[in-house]
Amino acid sequence: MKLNIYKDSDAAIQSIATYLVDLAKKSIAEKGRFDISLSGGSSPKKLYELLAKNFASDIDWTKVFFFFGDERYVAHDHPDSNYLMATTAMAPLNLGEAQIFKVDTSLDPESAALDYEKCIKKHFGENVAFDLILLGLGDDAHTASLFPGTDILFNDENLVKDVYLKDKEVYRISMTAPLINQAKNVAFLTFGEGKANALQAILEAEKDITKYPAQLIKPLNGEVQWFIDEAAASKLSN
Ligand SMILES: O=C1O[C@H](COP(=O)(O)O)[C@@H](O)[C@H](O)[C@H]1O
Repeated sequence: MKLNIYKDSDAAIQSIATYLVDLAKKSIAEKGRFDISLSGGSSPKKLYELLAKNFASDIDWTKVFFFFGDERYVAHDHPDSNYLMATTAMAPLNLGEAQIFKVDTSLDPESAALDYEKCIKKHFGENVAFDLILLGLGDDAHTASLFPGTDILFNDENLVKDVYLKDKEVYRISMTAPLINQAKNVAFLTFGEGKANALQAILEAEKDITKYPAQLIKPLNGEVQWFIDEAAASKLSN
């Protein structure tokens, strides 16, 4: 695990963009493509915009394949859609339809999860290992849509599963921890004072995955890097 702490979120985003592009170059050179899973929520939008603005000519973007670690169970043109956020932010890259694997939210939640799992398996074949999975961290210590107290935390049968969030009264579709843990690289983006307690718990509290789901993320053969700002790091002990 590597902890990268920056003065502010802009510096962290600049650094993760370079890290991502370097991984993409390496992966394209080695296997001809780069398979990445995007995170949703509030933190990554600026990263996607920066990639489109400053890194458009650094790699061959036609060789990059995008998936989503989780998706809101809403239509693709709904303001809460992670797909809409990411594709709008990266529009200047002119990505092809076939490069972006979206969750089919026209299906019922369970079928949408099964369908996405099938789609991932078809893309990868035997060895389902993303080159990079980007993740965020919620102030309640969730990551992807692995929320505290939900059944999906204990699911080791599916790669993707639907999850109902009782307090929000919504469904989401999420990669499960076993799938995320098959990744070659996992990078968390975590900014702001509001995330400081959650980050401290994930990295320093005793293991309690029901309470702190992001503690589940420990790739079997991959590396985890955190890109955080000083505000998010403010409660860490050292
Ligand atoms: O990994 C993820 O984390 C976020 C929490 O991040 P935030 O930036 O919105 O606080 C989560 O909700 C998101 O969907 C997910 O991909």
